[in-house]
Amino acid sequence: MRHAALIVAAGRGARAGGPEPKQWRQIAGKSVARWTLEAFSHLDARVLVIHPADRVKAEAAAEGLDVRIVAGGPDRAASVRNGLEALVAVGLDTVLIHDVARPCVPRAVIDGVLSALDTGPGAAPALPVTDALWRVTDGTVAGTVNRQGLFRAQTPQGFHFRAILDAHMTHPGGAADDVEVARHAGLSVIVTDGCEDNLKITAPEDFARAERILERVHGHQAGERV
Ligand SMILES: Nc1ccn([C@@H]2O[C@H](COP(=O)(O)OP(=O)(O)OP(=O)(O)O)[C@@H](O)[C@H]2O)c(=O)n1
Ligand SMILES: C[C@](O)(CO)[C@H](O)COP(=O)(O)O
Repeated sequence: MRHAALIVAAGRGARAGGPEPKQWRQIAGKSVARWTLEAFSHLDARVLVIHPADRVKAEAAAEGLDVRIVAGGPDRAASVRNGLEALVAVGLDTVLIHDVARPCVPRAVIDGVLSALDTGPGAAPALPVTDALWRVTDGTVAGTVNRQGLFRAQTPQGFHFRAILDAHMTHPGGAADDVEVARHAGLSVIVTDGCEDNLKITAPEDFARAERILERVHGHQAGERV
């Protein structure tokens, strides 16, 4: 079986702020994108989907790794589609679609998705909602939402390659994630174990949390050149 990672990295990181998009920020001695690419270095192929303005930074992040770099689109789904089209010639069985903004993804989460793809066309990690859920209007609780059966989706979201390619080609666009695209095409998606370490760097405070996780797991001191 041939597996590839499709890393979506064409966003601008507006919510994270800072002088550059979050995926190029250095944490624990490497860029966010470098950590993410290295998490998938054991797969057969990798594609990094970037904003065209970021090519120099992307090439630096991919240095020494076998990574295809392609231009993204106006939203996440369009970027995924561009990445899938770039992988058609590779001859893949599966593809794992992952946010570059999740650099702490544990190997066990990746392996769980790969294993589940032996039994179905789609698999994705998630964590059950464990807090009460409110609907809020103007800063006031306007209602409560039953959390039963609700999960917090993570990535990588994995699929049989041809199935997700066809699903994206027939989807109208704008999906929040690839499970939404897959289900629109009638594909079943197995839920695998997520991990609290697999956070998506979204807000400014997420960088420090991600750095602590990376230092704990990889043993680097912050800022150490590696
Ligand atoms: N046109 C886009 C928009 C987003 N993404 C990617 O989709 C992932 C999840 O999106 P998000 O966390 O929202 O990243 P940004 O869009 O960069 O963040 P923001 O919404 O704060 O600008 C990120 O890895 C981001 O790079 C992408 O590849 N192409
Ligand atoms: C794909 C995702 O990470 C699953 O939780 C999430 O939908 C990305 O959301 P964002 O607003 O594009 O960061």
